[in-house]
Amino acid sequence: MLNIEQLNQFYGESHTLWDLNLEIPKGQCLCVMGRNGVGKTTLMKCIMGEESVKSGSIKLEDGAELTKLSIEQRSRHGIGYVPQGRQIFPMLTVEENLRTGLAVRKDGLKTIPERIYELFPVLKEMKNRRGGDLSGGQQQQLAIGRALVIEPRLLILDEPGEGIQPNIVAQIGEVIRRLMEEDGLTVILVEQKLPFARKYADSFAILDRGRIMAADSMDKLSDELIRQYLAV
Ligand SMILES: Nc1ncnc2c1ncn2[C@@H]1O[C@H](COP(=O)(O)OP(=O)(O)OP(=O)(O)O)[C@@H](O)[C@H]1O
Repeated sequence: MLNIEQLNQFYGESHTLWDLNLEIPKGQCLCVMGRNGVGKTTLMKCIMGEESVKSGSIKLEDGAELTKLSIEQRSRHGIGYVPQGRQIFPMLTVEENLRTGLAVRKDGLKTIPERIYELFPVLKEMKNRRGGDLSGGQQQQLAIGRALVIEPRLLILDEPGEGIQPNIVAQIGEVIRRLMEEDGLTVILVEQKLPFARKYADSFAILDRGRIMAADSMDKLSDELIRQYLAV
């Protein structure tokens, strides 16, 4: 579904991602893992177009070369992004936050798809409340709901469980699973929590200092890899 080849990225002089190769099959969830500062968020920003790459390619199954496209064009190709820290608009209502996603839809739809409210009933209950008045968990649901407004084929989630109470994290996990099963959604998940990663991801890729050290199906995530690259 997404194919990354020989990707290199720099922040100024600082070489951050090194010759990355990754393949994400359609309808599966890949978990990108690694300690703080190894380049996980940078990789997500490169896929989404928030950071430009020095060399390499990021191709969709339809042949589209993402590195040549703007952020908006990437959204139009069906890539939804839930950034680390959520980045919802605190002064806008829940509904207005969701509406910001409508602008990039090709079909000109003017109303929020009912499916979003079905997946996250709390967003319907709170649709007239300001984003900033929501709890952290509700804001994360809003951020995911907003990304789903474009009905993405690929959803990128950067640490969706960070700072959120466990029951909401579990609800978010179940929504991801439903979207994969019912809609064939492909997911890239950045996640440091092992139980969540193991429960929802089909495969993993471990980053260390900007390089992929291991990538395999989730059942191959060994204690040795965890000790070497993930344990703090
Ligand atoms: N805008 C930036 N300018 C310069 N350096 C940056 C910038 N953003 C990140 N970095 C550096 O790039 C490296 C990778 O950062 P990145 O945020 O991608 O890591 P990460 O694995 O997502 O970490 P975390 O788990 O803490 O979010 C780090 O050394 C970081 O300090």
